Amino acid sequence: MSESVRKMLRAKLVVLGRDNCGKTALCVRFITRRFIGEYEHKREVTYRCQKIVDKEAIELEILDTVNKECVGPAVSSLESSIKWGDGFLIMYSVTDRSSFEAVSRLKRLIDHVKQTLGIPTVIVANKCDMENGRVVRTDEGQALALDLRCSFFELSVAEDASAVEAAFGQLVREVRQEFQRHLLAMDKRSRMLQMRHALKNKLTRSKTMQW
Ligand SMILES: Nc1nc2c(ncn2[C@@H]2O[C@H](COP(=O)(O)OP(=O)(O)OP(=O)(O)O)[C@@H](O)[C@H]2O)c(=O)[nH]1
Repeated sequence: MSESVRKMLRAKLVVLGRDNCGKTALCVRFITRRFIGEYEHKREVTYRCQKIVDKEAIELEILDTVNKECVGPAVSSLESSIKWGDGFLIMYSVTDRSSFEAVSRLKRLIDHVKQTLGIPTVIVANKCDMENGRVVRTDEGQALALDLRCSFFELSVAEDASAVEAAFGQLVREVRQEFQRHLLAMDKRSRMLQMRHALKNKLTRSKTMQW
C-alpha cells in the first residue's frame, strides 16, 4: 500500500465529562480560537473542522456530549458515543471534585466498550484560572492520568487557546499512532495468512507427488 493511502485523513473525537466543566467552551475555543462565556447547550453537537497537526492535515469530527452518568438509562447512549469515537478527551473542572471523580468511571467505560486498553485518551483539567475556587490539586490530576495511562493537560479554556490546541494536538497524535499500530497488525495478519496458504499448497503438492 502506498504511503498516502496509509495516512489517517480523518478522525472522530469525543469530549466527555460532567456538566459545566467546560466541554462546549473547549470545542468552540479549538475550532474558532474564541472563548464564548455562555452556551445554551443541552444536547449533543458534532462539530466538523480541518486542522493541521504536526504539519499534516486532518479532518476532525468532534462530538461534544452532554453530561451522562456511567450507570442508569443514559449509559447506552453514552456507550454508542464511545463506540463511534477514535479518541477521547475526558474533562473535569479543578473547581468541582465530582467532575474529577467522574474521570475514572468514564475511562473504565471507554475500556469496557472498546474491549481493549490503550485507547487514545487525554485528560484535561479545566478552569485553572479560578485559583480561589480550586478543590482539585494539579498533582492529583497528574497522578490520576499516570494511573489511567493517559496524557494530562491542566489549562484554562478561558485564558489559553494554545493550551487547548496542544491538548487536541496530543489526542490527534495518539489517534494516528493507534491507526498505524492497527495497520501493522493487519499487515502481519495478512502475511501470516499468505504464509499459511503457501505452506498448505506446498504440503498438498508433496502429498500428490508421493502418490
Ligand atoms: N473561569 C472559567 N470559566 C470557564 C472556563 N471554561 C468554561 N468556563 C465556564 O464554565 C461554564 C460551563 O461551560 P460549558 O462549556 O457550557 O460547559 P459544558 O461542560 O459544556 O456544560 P454542559 O453543557 O452542561 O455539559 C460556562 O459559564 C463557561 O463560561 C475556564 O477555563 N475558566
